[in-house]
Amino acid sequence: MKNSLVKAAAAASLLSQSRRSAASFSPRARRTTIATAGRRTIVASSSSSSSSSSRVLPAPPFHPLGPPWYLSELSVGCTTRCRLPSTSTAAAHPSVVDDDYDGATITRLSSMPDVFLVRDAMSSSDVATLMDGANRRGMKVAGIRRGGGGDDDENNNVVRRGSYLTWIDPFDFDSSVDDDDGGGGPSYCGGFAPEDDGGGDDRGMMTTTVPAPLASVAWDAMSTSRLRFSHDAMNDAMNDRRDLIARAEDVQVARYDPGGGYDYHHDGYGRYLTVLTYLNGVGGTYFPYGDGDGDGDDDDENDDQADGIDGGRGIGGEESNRRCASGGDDVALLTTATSGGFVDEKRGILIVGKEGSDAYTTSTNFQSPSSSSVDRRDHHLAVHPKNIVNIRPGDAIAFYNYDIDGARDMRTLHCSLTVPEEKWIATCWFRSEDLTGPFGSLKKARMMDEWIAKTS
Ligand SMILES: O=C(O)CCC(=O)C(=O)O
Ligand SMILES: [Fe+2]
Repeated sequence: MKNSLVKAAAAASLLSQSRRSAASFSPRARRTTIATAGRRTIVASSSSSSSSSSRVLPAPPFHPLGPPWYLSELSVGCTTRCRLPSTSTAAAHPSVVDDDYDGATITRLSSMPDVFLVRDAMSSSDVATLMDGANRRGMKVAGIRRGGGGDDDENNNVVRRGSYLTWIDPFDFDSSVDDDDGGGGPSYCGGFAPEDDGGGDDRGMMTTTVPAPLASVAWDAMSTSRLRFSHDAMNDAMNDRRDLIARAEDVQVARYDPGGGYDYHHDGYGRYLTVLTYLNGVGGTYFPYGDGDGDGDDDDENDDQADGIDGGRGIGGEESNRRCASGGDDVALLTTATSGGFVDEKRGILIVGKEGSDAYTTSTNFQSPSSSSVDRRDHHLAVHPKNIVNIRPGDAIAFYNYDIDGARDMRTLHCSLTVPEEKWIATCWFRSEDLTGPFGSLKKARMMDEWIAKTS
């Protein structure tokens, strides 16, 4: 675990560097370099041949709730990667140096909505720790209901089934899982444990609750935004420890039994960014509006620039978007959008793991009674093979749920198809006070206040 803590800290540190300096994200295997020149974006691409082509794309408008610049300007199918800490960072924080850690890579899967694949987001040790922590904590049945339907009848508006979950809260010291090594302190999810962690009062406080590469996505998203967070003071307090993320909800660990699933939904609740990690390598997440044309592999000829960037398709028009964004029914939008919302022959993005895509050719999407009127819920059956994204344990997807006006972007609708085998995921949501009011849970807010008062 120690090693993964070091890795997590290293990556967190380097990613906070990336926030400060464009140079900290390096071009990678695809050798795509992006630079901004005035209001235009120049994308230079070079492949195996020595020649390179350059072309100019219009700069996307600044989206305070969207991806950071280095991701927003990444074309579908293109990949960037996290870099190791700069020498000065390493010198300042010798404990974060880990020669083995090569960071995560981030590939754009879809442009409208913004969906990314984060490869190797979590080390296998982080994954094991999370699953073990969740098991020891105990998982409860997840029974989310649409429309607050009455009794516990399984058929009453349940949109999630065969699913169990728990939340990992680094601020909840009482329910900390003891480390076998006697180190004390919670160490979930690659959290950064203080070197001198002897179980003192501050153990676990202000720890990173998400593995560093995931944190980086969120961190950069936050750093480029104009969002206000509920705790400006906390921001100040965090200034000296930029490698720590504390603006996320607790991490949710969920397990699906074989046959479990989760109906179409928008993550809502002001969760402008979702980072979902596949812990045991079973996928099944489907985005019916995902417009990608790549499969996440760097070497795919057809993953080349710009397809999907300016597809120009609508999702049922401004009006329906507004209506649903202001509390309408997700499924109603899905129905509306199907009339013109799909890119021909693409039909969304399907995430598949070790279970293989065949597992979903006979599987139907979970169908809750409230959405049975949707006649195209088996769209995943028509997903273009190029839009089937293969994940491995520890890979994550990150998607941005709100549009530029702060309305829910219904194109991020997604579901977990009925899974053929046990599936484990960990999800971290990032919220904006502008969307929700005070950030995170009241309990966390209170504890942050206390921590700030104690340390300032
Ligand atoms: O299990 C999945 O693939 C999706 C989970 C999800 O959408 C959620 O927890 O909000
Ligand atoms: Fe979701």
